[in-house]
Amino acid sequence: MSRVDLTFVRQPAMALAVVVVAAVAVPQYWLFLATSALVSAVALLGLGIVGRAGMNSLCQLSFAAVGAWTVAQLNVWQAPGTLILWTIAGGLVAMPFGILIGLPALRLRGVHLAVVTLGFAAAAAVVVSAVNFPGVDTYQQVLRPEFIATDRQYFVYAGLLFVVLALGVEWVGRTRMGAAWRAVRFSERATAAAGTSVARAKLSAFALSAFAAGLAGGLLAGQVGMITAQNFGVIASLALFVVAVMAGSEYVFGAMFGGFLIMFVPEFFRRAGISQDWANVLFGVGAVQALSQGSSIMEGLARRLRARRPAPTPPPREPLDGGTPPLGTKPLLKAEGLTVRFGQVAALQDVDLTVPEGTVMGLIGPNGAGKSTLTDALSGFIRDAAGTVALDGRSLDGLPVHRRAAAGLRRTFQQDRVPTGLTVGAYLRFAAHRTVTRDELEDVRDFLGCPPAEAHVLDLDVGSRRLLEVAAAILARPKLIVLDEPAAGLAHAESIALADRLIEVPARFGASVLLIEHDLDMVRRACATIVVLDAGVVIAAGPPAEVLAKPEVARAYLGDEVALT
Ligand SMILES: Nc1ncnc2c1ncn2[C@@H]1O[C@H](COP(=O)(O)OP(=O)(O)OP(=O)(O)O)[C@@H](O)[C@H]1O
Repeated sequence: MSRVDLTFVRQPAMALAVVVVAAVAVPQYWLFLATSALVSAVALLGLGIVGRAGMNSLCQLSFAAVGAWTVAQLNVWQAPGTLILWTIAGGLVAMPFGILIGLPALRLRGVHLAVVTLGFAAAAAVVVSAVNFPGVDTYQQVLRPEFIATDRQYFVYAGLLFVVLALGVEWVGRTRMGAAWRAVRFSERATAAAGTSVARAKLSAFALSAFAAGLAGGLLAGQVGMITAQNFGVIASLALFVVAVMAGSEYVFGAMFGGFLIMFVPEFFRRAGISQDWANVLFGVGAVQALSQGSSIMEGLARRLRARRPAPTPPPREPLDGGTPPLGTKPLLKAEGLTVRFGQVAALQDVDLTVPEGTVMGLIGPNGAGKSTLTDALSGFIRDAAGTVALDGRSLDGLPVHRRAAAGLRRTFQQDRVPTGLTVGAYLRFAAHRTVTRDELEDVRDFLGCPPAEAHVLDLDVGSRRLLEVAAAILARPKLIVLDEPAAGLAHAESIALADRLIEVPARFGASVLLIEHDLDMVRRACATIVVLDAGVVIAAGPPAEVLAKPEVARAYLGDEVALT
């Protein structure tokens, strides 16, 4: 029987406990500040979503202003649904703004994206201070329903809203969309190669982040009754970002702790007779410290907890007699006239390649021969490659990477591209890009000797990560898998064991394999036929023993450390 994974409930449940205790224990005097802390925590939770996807947003309070504006307008109209529905509407109205600001993120990264979001924050601040919020001119307070009329009741309401949002964020974090955010942060190329649209992953993160900010704005409108532009200034947005970096708002407790810091540290300074502005200086120092250590406060704590966990020992991967490499039948992949130039370098020159169905075919060649370029051209990473590529009779020309993956062409990478923020099971499910049963997952995991599904990718050795990438490609059930040096990081015996398993892939999983490798023992073991590239040109093709005996192949390798004996 499959077990339901409820680990996503853990942090929101603990947050609920904190809210319940605080609702009873916080004295009346501190309730207003405590509610403000929860409002900031809601906005921080949203920042954590774009943070999960590796992006920076400095305009979170601009989205909050949209939410607050919506609530104020619905209040003026006395729209049905009371403050609670108005707040949700505020979140929804903020979402398209999030997508709009997310659009530059499709091309920009790091500091460039930060500058764009800062520009938006500045522009939004000018707009909201030039035009009054609805109801301000007529002194119309945002009305709260009776059951959340008192400060304590409103605190509980804000706390519950935070917990429900946290539950939603944690749940989405466990879905394919959440895995896509982590994957995009780690490698956009690998995310696309796993069949996931990088654009959709980024835009969904921005949209949900803006939704959370919109909720925070609506919550604030209900708390203070009458909102002004000062609530949404650029400096306040910057402070929120800085605290998110310091506390770690990707974690529910990081968001909660951040909200507490934003509200209570300035208050502490005020009581000590020091300017509250010093709080921002303190936050800045904290963020610099977090960036230089490479982890926020919550990430540091999580690392310490992880360090107590024993690292999973990779299962033994013994060579087994996988039989003879299968010879293919009809053509599956057909590439014709592939040509790629990098300036003066002709990386591929008029390359024709046919991979038959039901086979494991090798692609070898000395360093710089053009093997990775060919993989990139086939999988769609080089959009301006000349020539044509067809898979199973269907043209892939002009299709972006994720569409080629969906059409049945999967690839792996020379460098480790398995996102560290996931468990083995979560990664396999994400990269499979289809619904897989637990049995299917266990079958493929076992077949390749990958660590258990509960193990964290972060705890794995390089060899296990390479195998995990191969397992994910198999689990996707593509027509063709292009493996770019899958044995890099594996011991020789493990490479041979992998070769034994690859031989079984066509019959067992219905996928042909194009194996790019420098380990010629592995190639001889796994492949029925091989193709040799040299200086971007195919110089030989046929059965391994025959091809490797050719003098022109030996010449291509001369000077290279790979021996052909
Ligand atoms: N982005 C790039 N810009 C300029 N030149 C490039 C680029 N990528 C590859 N090249 C050049 O194209 C040629 C083919 O490189 P490629 O990486 O495809 O070879 P390879 O056979 O995969 O080598 P290796 O076995 O070392 O991975 C090389 O001369 C390389 O220097």
